Amino acid sequence: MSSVSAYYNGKTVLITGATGFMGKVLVEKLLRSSPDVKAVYILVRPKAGQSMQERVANMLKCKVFDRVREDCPNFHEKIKPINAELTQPKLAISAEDEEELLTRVNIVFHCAATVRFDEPLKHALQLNAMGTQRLLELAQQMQKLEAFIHISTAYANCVRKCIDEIIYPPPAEPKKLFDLVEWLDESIIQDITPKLLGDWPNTYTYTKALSEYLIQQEKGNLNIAIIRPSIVGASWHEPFPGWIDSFNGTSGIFVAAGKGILRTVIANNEAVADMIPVDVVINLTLAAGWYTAVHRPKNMLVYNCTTGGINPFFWGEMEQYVMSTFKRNPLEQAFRTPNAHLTSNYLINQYWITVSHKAPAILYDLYMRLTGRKPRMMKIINRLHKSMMLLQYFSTQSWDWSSDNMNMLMGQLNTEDKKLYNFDVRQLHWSEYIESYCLGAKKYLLNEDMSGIPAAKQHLRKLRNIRYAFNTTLLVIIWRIFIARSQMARNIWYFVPLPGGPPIPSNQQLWASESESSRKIHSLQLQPAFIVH
Ligand SMILES: CCCCCCCCCCCCCCCC(=O)SCCNC(=O)CCNC(=O)[C@H](O)C(C)(C)COP(=O)(O)OP(=O)(O)OC[C@H]1O[C@@H](n2cnc3c(N)ncnc32)[C@H](O)[C@@H]1OP(=O)(O)O
Ligand SMILES: NC(=O)C1=CN([C@@H]2O[C@H](COP(=O)(O)OP(=O)(O)OC[C@H]3O[C@@H](n4cnc5c(N)ncnc54)[C@H](OP(=O)(O)O)[C@@H]3O)[C@@H](O)[C@H]2O)C=CC1
Repeated sequence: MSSVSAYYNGKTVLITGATGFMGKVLVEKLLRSSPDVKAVYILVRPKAGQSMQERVANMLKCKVFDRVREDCPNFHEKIKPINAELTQPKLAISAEDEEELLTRVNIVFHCAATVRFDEPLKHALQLNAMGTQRLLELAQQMQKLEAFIHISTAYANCVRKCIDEIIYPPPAEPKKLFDLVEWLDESIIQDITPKLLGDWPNTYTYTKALSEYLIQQEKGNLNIAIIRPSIVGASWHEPFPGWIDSFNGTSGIFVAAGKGILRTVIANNEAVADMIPVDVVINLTLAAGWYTAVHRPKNMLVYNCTTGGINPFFWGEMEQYVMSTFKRNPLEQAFRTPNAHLTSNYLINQYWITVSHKAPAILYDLYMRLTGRKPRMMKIINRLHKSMMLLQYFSTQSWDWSSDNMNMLMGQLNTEDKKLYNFDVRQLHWSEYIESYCLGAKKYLLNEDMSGIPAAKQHLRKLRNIRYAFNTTLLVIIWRIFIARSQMARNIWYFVPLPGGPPIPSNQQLWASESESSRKIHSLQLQPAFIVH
């Protein structure tokens, strides 16, 4: 008998960030593995002209719920949306809704956050740190609360190389910062942000570090656990292999490489690519919720949810697997044939950016203009460069995370739970996983049908022929310019034993080529066979 799924049956759960990538997988797994869960409250804000109800209705249509829809057709009845905005005082929850939450909720999963690396500090603080503090205040008043699970990131303490499952001192005193951003002008905050961040690479990891510390300071008597996933990738098995609906982390990079737009990436081939499938994170999160509520550990447990120390995988291997998958299963309407390479050399990267990113984009945009269409490739390339700049901090270094608590938790699960909530990443076969991830990106992120693969392959053949024709023409043009100006080039050409090319000259001929008259004769002889006049 599964203890974890039995625990959630009959319980009332509150989830923040349920409309996000990980939140949806959490809601799905919870409803599918514990069909008798009493209610799942989700905090949702209205967004982009859609009301909270419309957003939830759209969310439930999402493919990720297909499996639970089949198993429990009425699963949506368990979901209770609550209008909320985490950056507002009291989370902007109505008094009536608040009362309902305070009297019913048994477990809180806090997933909501801004994960943007370039988020202005004020907003990142308001959401990731102050939002967490407000949710904690609400949780303190919940009468039946058994556990509060906070999703952090393995990179919250990325200024350290070895990261244990403990809370480290924060980069700054959170409350002082809150005061500061409250009265300082937005533009001044922007100006002093680099100083405040110090060694932290972005506002995301900085505010996540602050929120971990805040939780430790203000947890009171609450039973809390913190989950720290590394780079969350597509699902390994559940609800479908390769399920993904976010361009964040590595997914956008895979797509850009598969489309042939991204050709060069700053990364260290030998650095650990610490990726973790989303279903593994969610299984660990649910198991940690159960353990925290039932076993009530004396100290707050932090779970580093990473793969590097257990089943390491490297950026160099990732490049190979991604490229090999997209060559065998191309994306539709690729810009060029997929051919991305990693380099840790800044100058080499700049060279390839110029030759393989910017030059083709300029030519393509010129072609679009000439054919009366809107140029767009340079815009895409600039956006890609911006995101690569922000990601390279993570692709050029390795970190060591201890995973004792993850191992301890695995040891606490019974045999059935070990299967139902599998987070044993030793079983992860990276080449298979990356293939399924890339195919998942094709299917679920880009909505491409697998039946379109023959046409996509045909398109790649067309691109290859265009490339051959373009390269040949370019060679001929360069050669003509060179030949016309350089005696040395003509002499070198003389030694190229091309079939049907000029005969290898004798020494006499070479000496003779010094004279003006023979130079003319040679330049006629030297025309490569393939130049069409
Ligand atoms: C061969 C391969 C080897 C791989 C070799 C190394 C890879 C090396 C990876 C390291 C990975 C570390 C990961 C750290 C570990 C965490 O903690 S992971 C979670 C952390 N968060 C993130 O990854 C978020 C990073 N993203 C951002 O900060 C912002 O999206 C960016 C990159 C600054 C771009 O901002 P922006 O230009 O304002 O664009 P934004 O509005 O965000 O997006 C516009 C559109 O482009 C899409 N998009 C966003 N990003 C991308 C993207 N990268 N590509 C394509 N589309 C994208 C969006 O979905 C959006 O679509 P719509 O909604 O408009 O339909
Ligand atoms: N993805 C990754 O690789 C990693 C993620 N994590 C952590 O996991 C958690 C989930 O990440 P992920 O699912 O990828 O992120 P997403 O960006 O996909 O989802 C973020 C969620 O937070 C909600 N949210 C954002 N702002 C507010 C707000 N002001 N009020 C209420 N809700 C809000 C979003 O709602 P809305 O739909 O309204 O925008 C969305 O549901 C985060 O805490 C993140 O730090 C940790 C490590 C890696």
